[in-house]
Amino acid sequence: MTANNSTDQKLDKAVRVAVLGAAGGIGQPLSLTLKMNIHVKELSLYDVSPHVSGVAADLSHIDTPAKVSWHTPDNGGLPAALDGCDFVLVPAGVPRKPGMSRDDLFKINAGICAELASGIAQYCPTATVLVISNPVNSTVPVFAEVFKKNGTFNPRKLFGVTTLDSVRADTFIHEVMPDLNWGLIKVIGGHSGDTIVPLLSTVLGQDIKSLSHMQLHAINHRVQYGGDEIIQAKKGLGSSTLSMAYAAQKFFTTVLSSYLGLTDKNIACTFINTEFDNEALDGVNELKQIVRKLTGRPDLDLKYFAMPCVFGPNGIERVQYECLEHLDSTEVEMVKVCCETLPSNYSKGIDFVRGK
Ligand SMILES: NC(=O)C1=CN([C@@H]2O[C@H](COP(=O)(O)OP(=O)(O)OC[C@H]3O[C@@H](n4cnc5c(N)ncnc54)[C@H](O)[C@@H]3O)[C@@H](O)[C@H]2O)C=CC1
Ligand SMILES: O=C([O-])CC(=O)C(=O)O
Repeated sequence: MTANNSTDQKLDKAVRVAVLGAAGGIGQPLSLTLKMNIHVKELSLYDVSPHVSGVAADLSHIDTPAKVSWHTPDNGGLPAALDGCDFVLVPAGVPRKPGMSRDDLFKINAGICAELASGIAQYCPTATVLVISNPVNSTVPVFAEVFKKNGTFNPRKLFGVTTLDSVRADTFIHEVMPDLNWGLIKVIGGHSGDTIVPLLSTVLGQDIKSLSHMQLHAINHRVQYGGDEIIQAKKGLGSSTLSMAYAAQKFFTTVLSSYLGLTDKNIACTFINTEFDNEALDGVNELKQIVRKLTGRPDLDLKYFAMPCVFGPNGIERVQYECLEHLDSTEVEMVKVCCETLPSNYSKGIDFVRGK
């Protein structure tokens, strides 16, 4: 691969990335996108499945700088996979089959996530961690609690990947409004059914009135339940993998370019821990106050929430709470419904690690 001077400079800034669950439906195409990223100098693929060696061999023939390695519990294990990693992407765990909820995955995936989180805390404690494994509303708290136990938790660097919801919102709105700019729709709350809250009004403004109530409801519903559409179409052979890999690389690129200082003021929605005050995460106090006001629940304990965030070299720089200041009445209702379910989802992850 040839590189001009400015590319050379950027290549000086390159990272080591691990994918945990790299042999899976998401892991494989996601690893492909990472191998294609010139800012990835080392790509470490980990899976409990021995097929990961073949995935690594296949990717290693691609003519990009990233050096690919593979690891299983019998080949170096988590210590070798995670050593020196700047980023860890986690699509490990079981996917849904028709008729299952994301919550049904918790029993198996919580244990997998706890084990992987413990490895990260030990072998790359300062890494930025992107959690894809479902149910995101509960697995992100599993990671956070394990990191807290190990004294390595940093709320600026732990993200639940909810980008697929924004990608879907953008795609579905364009089916009825093809002239809109792309990539602007924010989706907040959580990543499961009616905890998913698309904020269409913030982008559409007055144009929202050109959509009927039924059209708006249909788009919101399709974003909330888009995952089921894929599961049905795949007829028992898994859930979204290709669109998820696309979404994860999109989010990773935003976080990475901020981390490397290649571009500034990068914004993306992600599921974050909101327990700590503004000193840990700027804008988080305002977020909690506004949600409490919107839901009419002054005592609402909001420990996790997906929000648009501004990223910088150290992870999240600021939570964009302002997006909550001008919601329309449909969106306020959706936030209320979200906040009825979300606390039990995140508490499940917290309790799992605390052994309740
Ligand atoms: N955040 C989101 O928007 C989305 C999340 N997902 C979730 O991502 C997860 C993965 O989905 P797929 O790739 O389709 O599943 P998959 O079954 O195709 O792949 C999962 C991989 O994880 C590996 N694995 C299992 N236990 C492991 C462990 N302890 N350590 C390392 N690897 C382990 C498996 O061997 C397998 O290769 C599921 O939980 C799914 O629900 C899926 C789509 C969207
Ligand atoms: O629906 C699922 O289980 C996978 C997922 O999270 C999505 O496609 O949004």
